Amino acid sequence: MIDAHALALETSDLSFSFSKDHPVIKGLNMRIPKGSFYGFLGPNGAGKTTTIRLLLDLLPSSSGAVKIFGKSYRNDRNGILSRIGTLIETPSLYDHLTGFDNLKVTADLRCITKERVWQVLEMVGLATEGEKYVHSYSLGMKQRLGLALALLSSPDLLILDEPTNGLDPNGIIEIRGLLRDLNVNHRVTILISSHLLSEVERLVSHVGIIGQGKMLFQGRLKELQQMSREKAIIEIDTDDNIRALAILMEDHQPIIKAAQFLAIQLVNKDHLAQVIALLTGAGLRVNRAQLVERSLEETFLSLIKDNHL
Ligand SMILES: Nc1ncnc2c1ncn2[C@@H]1O[C@H](COP(=O)(O)OP(=O)(O)OP(=O)(O)O)[C@@H](O)[C@H]1O
Repeated sequence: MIDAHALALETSDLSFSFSKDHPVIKGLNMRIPKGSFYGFLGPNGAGKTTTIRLLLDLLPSSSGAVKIFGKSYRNDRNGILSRIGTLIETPSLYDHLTGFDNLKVTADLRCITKERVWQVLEMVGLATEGEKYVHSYSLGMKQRLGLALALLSSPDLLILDEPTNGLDPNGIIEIRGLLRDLNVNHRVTILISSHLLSEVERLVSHVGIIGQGKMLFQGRLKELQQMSREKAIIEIDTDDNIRALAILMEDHQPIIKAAQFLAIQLVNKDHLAQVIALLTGAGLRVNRAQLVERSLEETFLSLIKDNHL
């Protein structure tokens, strides 16, 4: 149980419908610890963008509550928004202005200094490109400028909706490096949404997996990794698989596949050795016996698939 004071963001039974009787977000309880890097994952249409819009008070929630740094929008909307930086898909930029001037427009509105504008340009690696017009920027540079915009007011919480969408591998690596630095060295709590676990796996400390508007898993990445390990299988091949299958069935082993080789659900850490001993004890020769762990991506996909059944 995480102490509520240690949470940057918390929702309680958050629900939302665009039209009557068609809920899109169904009783979401999000817990994002301060200082964490939270991957908000789910397939297309799962409800990530809608949730993010609810978190930013851009939609009226059907029911439930959002608390950011312990406060609700009803009591302290400006206070909350002043602590959040956002990047929702592609940033809105003025193509006919320079990178610097794009930031300056917002900086002037919020009484932020010119020095801070250069500072954030430096942070996102655009200081030397700051005087160039945005229409000459690559997609990756525009995305980094969008991030600079989100960072202008030194937010404590960054909310990013699929920020690497459409970027090439280099652009993705750049954004990843930048976000890791913000999280680790500048202590910014980050929520990043993605439909690909592999895209955020090396960044995040926590994950929330959403499917059809419901939270399917939430916790530390380590817990999801542990779940993957527990779903490991034993693959075994002997000189007589038909007999091996009969022996395993008689022993009530959890067999999940019997084809060119046999596959058994791993139940504990000694299981592999026990199965080998059982078969060799019955006079069979074990040609191959190995543990095959489920990849994290497979665990993610099976969580989503199970929810669709
Ligand atoms: N303005 C809208 N009016 C009606 N339905 C909508 C609207 N916006 C989204 N939806 C529906 O709400 C559901 C959730 O959509 P949402 O965009 O939040 O999903 P998502 O997880 O962000 O998907 P993606 O990864 O494709 O952006 C989908 O079924 C979508 O069709």
